Amino acid sequence: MSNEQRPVWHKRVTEAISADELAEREALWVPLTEEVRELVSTAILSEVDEHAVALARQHIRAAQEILGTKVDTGSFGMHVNDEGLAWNWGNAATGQKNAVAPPLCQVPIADGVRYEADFGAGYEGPPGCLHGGWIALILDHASGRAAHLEGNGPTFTGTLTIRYLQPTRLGPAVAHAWVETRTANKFVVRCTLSTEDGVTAESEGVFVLARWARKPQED
Ligand SMILES: CCCCCCCC/C=C\CCCCCCCC(=O)SCCNC(=O)CCNC(=O)[C@H](O)C(C)(C)COP(=O)(O)OP(=O)(O)OC[C@H]1O[C@@H](n2cnc3c(N)ncnc32)[C@H](O)[C@@H]1OP(=O)(O)O
Repeated sequence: MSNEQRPVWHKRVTEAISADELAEREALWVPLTEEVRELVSTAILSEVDEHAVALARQHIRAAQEILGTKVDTGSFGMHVNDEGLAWNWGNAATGQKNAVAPPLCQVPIADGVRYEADFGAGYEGPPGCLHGGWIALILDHASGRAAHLEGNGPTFTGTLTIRYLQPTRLGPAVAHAWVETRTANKFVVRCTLSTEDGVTAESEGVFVLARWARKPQED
């Protein structure tokens, strides 16, 4: 239980669904997300003629109509079941249903959090390199995840300071985040982003377990 009411913007949907059914649902939607992500990349790089573009648009509109016959409104939010499972598949960094999210893959490690990804054409900023905004998102998310795991609750980015050390070439990259110091509700987290060129960006962030999400004894 938290000290205060959840804020009004905190969309929470309770569903009667078992863990097995949820896994089946995930297996249904993740391939669609991957295909939409691939579509974005292919559209950027495609050099087909005007007839092919027109035909592709017809197919995309048809898919849009099919998916649009039954939709929720607003955002995906946080879905929960009564077994304590929670899934936020719309999340802009790692959402299973969000093709805008980069293809981050979390790899278990002993010291903090590690994400791996292969960044393609859809993430370009400087020609051939990863956009600085995406770099910020990755550092932010990996750091927030490290704080979340250690603090066992939703931590918000209070302050994030990034040093862009050298251009991050598109292709494989690894983020590593770890909690450096903590108090009951505040975590100082460091994170690096590396490619085959070495560390390309590093950050230090303060992540805060929001007042409304704290357990009463932690206040
Ligand atoms: C929501 C639930 C979601 C559930 C998710 C579950 C699944 C998880 C899955 C995967 C992990 C997710 C990983 C996500 C990673 C991405 C995170 C983001 O991008 S978050 C979006 C951007 N950030 C905001 O929008 C914050 C907006 N600001 C606020 O909401 C508040 O200002 C907040 C929470 C930051 C602080 O408010 P207060 O009222 O709770 O904090 P007070 O009690 O005043 O302070 C506590 C301590 O923190 C320091 N503090 C407060 N604000 C600070 C700040 N901005 N910077 C540095 N320190 C700050 C204070 O000085 C105090 O420190 P002293 O304990 O005295 O040492």
